[in-house]
Amino acid sequence: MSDRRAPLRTVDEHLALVLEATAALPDVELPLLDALDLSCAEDVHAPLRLPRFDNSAMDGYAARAADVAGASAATPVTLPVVGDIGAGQSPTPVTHLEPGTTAKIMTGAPMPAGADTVVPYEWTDRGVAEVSIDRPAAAGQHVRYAGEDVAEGDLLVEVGTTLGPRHLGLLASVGRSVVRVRRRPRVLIVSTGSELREPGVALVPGADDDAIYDGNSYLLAGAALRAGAVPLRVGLVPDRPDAFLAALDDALGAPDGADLVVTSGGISMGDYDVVKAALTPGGTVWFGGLAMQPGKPQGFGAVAAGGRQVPFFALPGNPVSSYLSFEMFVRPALRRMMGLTPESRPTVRARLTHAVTSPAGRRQFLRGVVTIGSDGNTVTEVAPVGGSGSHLVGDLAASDALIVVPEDVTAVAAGDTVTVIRLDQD
Ligand SMILES: Nc1nc2c(c(=O)[nH]1)N[C@H]1C(S)=C(S)[C@@H](COP(=O)(O)OP(=O)(O)OC[C@H]3O[C@@H](n4cnc5c(N)ncnc54)[C@H](O)[C@@H]3O)O[C@H]1N2
Ligand code: MOO
Repeated sequence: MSDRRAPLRTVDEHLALVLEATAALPDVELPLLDALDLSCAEDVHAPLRLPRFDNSAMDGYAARAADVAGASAATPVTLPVVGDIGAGQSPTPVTHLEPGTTAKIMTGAPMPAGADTVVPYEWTDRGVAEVSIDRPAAAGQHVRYAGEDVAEGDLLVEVGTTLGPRHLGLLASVGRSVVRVRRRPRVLIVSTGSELREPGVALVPGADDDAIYDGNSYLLAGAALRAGAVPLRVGLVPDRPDAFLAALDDALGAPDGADLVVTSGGISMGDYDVVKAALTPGGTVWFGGLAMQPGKPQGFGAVAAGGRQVPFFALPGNPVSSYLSFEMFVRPALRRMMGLTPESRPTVRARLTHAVTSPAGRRQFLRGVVTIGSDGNTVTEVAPVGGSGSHLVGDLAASDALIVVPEDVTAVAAGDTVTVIRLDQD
């Protein structure tokens, strides 16, 4: 039993303890597309230069600048066309250009030695055997030089870079098909409560009169996916410690078992608080209260799984409490496991539209909806949605932000400026 007189742990203290107990997962090699949004775990150096060879930036004629220096509309220069160079024609049909000649060349095709400029089609009569050029072309014009973008050995992507589409494009451009990254954590999600039923299953009059659908595991699994993790939903677990421990053993014993466990429900002061009852004897999970509303009851620690210690989050059952606890503690932990910075949600200051109150000594997270200014970007106002009740899932879904009321504030007036955490944005 937790001591009800024990002082509440602050949100910041709890987060610090959670992050201290969480480490980056080992790195793995993945195909490029599977590495999108993951943290790179190697310094990637260019195995080749880009462009690989001098090539043309235009469809036209490879020429020597000196040969066309005197060209004008009134006195065009006419030169023989000795060949036709397309991209990807190996072996290249013209590798050397004699003075006084030209070769047709397409965008991306290799420049023949001796040529130092490209005359675009638009400056010519597009001749086939010989071409008439009506303007001078400077040396280097429309030539893309080998290595001007990336030199061999250049550092392309540094350890810790979050790989986006542009990084994947660069890695592929130097011939890489795989890259070492911090992999996505597998998150076991367990909903506890004998009252719970699977969505999609009809409620039976009589037997299910006090039943409710399991919203939490979808809420938490969705949040885990959004955080970049792989959620593994375990079926509903009734309020029996033996059933809970058996379900946990089963899931954690599986090959490719979880890297982190999240349960919801069963941790408060009730007579059937299954998670607390099952794990308190082991002593590896702390149960207590946080100076936070919603989300006061919490459990955090580790459980053994196949010789490993897996971080364990016992979140409160009320849906809003569960979600907020995920946002505040589980998401940062998952990000750390993925080698990302734990904090990611943009926090802004905005004008509160309506007065709110908050319990003394607790950091309150109210749900809100932001108004975006005429620049399409700046948050100007935030309006509270619904009340502070942690069962209000309708209001939770309607919100797009959290309004933070600090521990030492019990009332905020309409028009005051508050801190706002924007949800669904990284
Ligand atoms: N005497 C006290 N009672 C309670 C306290 C307290 O300090 N003293 N704290 C309250 C607070 S705050 C919260 S939060 C809850 C947390 O309780 P539990 O974590 O033990 O959660 P449960 O009792 O199992 O469930 C609470 C509530 O949430 C519903 N629930 C649970 N799981 C789901 C789910 N998967 N999907 C949808 N809804 C779920 C459940 O039916 C209950 O209504 O304790 C307060 N009580
Ligand atoms: O803290 Mo409970 O999480 O307020 O509903």
